[in-house]
Amino acid sequence: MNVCLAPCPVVFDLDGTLIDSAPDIQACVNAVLTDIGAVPLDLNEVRGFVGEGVETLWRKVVAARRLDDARMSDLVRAFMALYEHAHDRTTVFPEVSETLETLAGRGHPLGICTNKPLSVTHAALAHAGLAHLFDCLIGGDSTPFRKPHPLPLRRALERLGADPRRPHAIYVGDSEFDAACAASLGVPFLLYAQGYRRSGASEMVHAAAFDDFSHLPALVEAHGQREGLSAAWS
Ligand SMILES: O=C(O)COP(=O)(O)O
Ligand SMILES: [Mg+2]
Repeated sequence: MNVCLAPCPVVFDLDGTLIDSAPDIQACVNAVLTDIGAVPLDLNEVRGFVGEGVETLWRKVVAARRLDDARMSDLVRAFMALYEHAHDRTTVFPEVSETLETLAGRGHPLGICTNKPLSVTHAALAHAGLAHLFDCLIGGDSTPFRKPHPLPLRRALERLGADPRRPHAIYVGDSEFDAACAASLGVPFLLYAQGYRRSGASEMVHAAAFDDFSHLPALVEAHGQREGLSAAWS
């Protein structure tokens, strides 16, 4: 085992991991759907559609409401105009702020790797009062690929100073897309089990799962010591 000398970078997913943003996403989607006379989505439908970025969210909405595919780009444009300003229904999950402060105080470089567009990510973190805690933000439009492709997480880790040949780091997220991109980089994945995942935890590769953010610092110390190696880094 490779014992680390410096606190390892810890990268976080955003929606369903640090913030419960589904109510705001639902409100924006439903404003657009109502405008065109379509039936609104309930909150569980929205939770099930979040995690692969805005385009995929809308592909799923269009399929669920049997809308014409040709309307996609107009619908996405109308949604984005609302999404950047939609914060009032979003909450930070319990103990998130305190836990991030603890990790930062211990010297862990912190980053975000989300499929949410970068401009919306900036706005959401600022509104949640969390922006100052992160050294690096990677959004769904920051690289040519979105999760589960490993490139966004790889970029975040590089920016936080992880050694590409030896990615000594942790990724914390809520979805199968997060688990998959961590696995392809050989980075231990810590699963927040109260988020928006569709699969059972047992179907996802993870080093540990947790329900309470106050347990995270101990998990980071336990799993951040491990060395991961993967072809994706070579
Ligand atoms: O799907 C999105 O837009 C964002 O989801 P994520 O923060 O869980 O990556
Ligand atoms: Mg998520």
